[in-house]
Amino acid sequence: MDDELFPRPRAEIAPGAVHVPGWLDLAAQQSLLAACRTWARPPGGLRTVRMPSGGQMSVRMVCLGLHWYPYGYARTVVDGDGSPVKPFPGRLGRMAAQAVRDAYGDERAESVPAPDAYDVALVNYYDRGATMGMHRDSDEKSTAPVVSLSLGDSCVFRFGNTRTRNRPWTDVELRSGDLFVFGGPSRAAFHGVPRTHPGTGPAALGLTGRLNITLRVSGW
Ligand SMILES: O=C(O)CCC(=O)C(=O)O
Ligand SMILES: [Fe+2]
Repeated sequence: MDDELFPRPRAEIAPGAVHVPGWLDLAAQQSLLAACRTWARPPGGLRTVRMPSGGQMSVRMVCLGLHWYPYGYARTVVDGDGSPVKPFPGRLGRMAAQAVRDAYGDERAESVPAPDAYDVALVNYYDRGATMGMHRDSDEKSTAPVVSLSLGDSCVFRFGNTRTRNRPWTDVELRSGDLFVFGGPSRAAFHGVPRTHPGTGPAALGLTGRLNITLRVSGW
């Protein structure tokens, strides 16, 4: 943010895992939030995800492009109202490619997928108390970097290792407007959100809770 006394630097948390604080300015966050509100509406809107184990995720989710369910992708909301999944907007694909370019810099330009390669968005809504356990994003058939954008309340984003869901890990604070990209050797790293900080989002955004949007290349 412009008014930050000590600007937060871009940081490579692990090889291929890069945090870019403040990547989206307030206007871009507002525009993305307005779009999320539209996507969240039925049919095929925000839903509670039930796990095969019988539990349910505390985040609520809506998908664009392809519908993610535990554990795979489908063209309709197979575990919800059955409607077709909403289209993946081209502008999100262009944002994703730009995000990877900005995170990786020119020296890794060859690892930036084409803007039309990105075809899936998972939009997660964290109400007060919602968390996400340590997991890998492993249902994609592509190894292209995952692009994560955060809006609203800040959170603890736990970025672990590729072998186990346990330590070593690094806790990163993700705030509204932050970008996090994980690809290359970190594409299959375990990660999760052990907590959010309710009430910490920018007042001018007008969002209660936290939204996270991951942009992915499905390879499906
Ligand atoms: O909310 C976040 O920052 C992470 C979301 C995530 O890991 C996922 O959607 O797979
Ligand atoms: Fe994930």
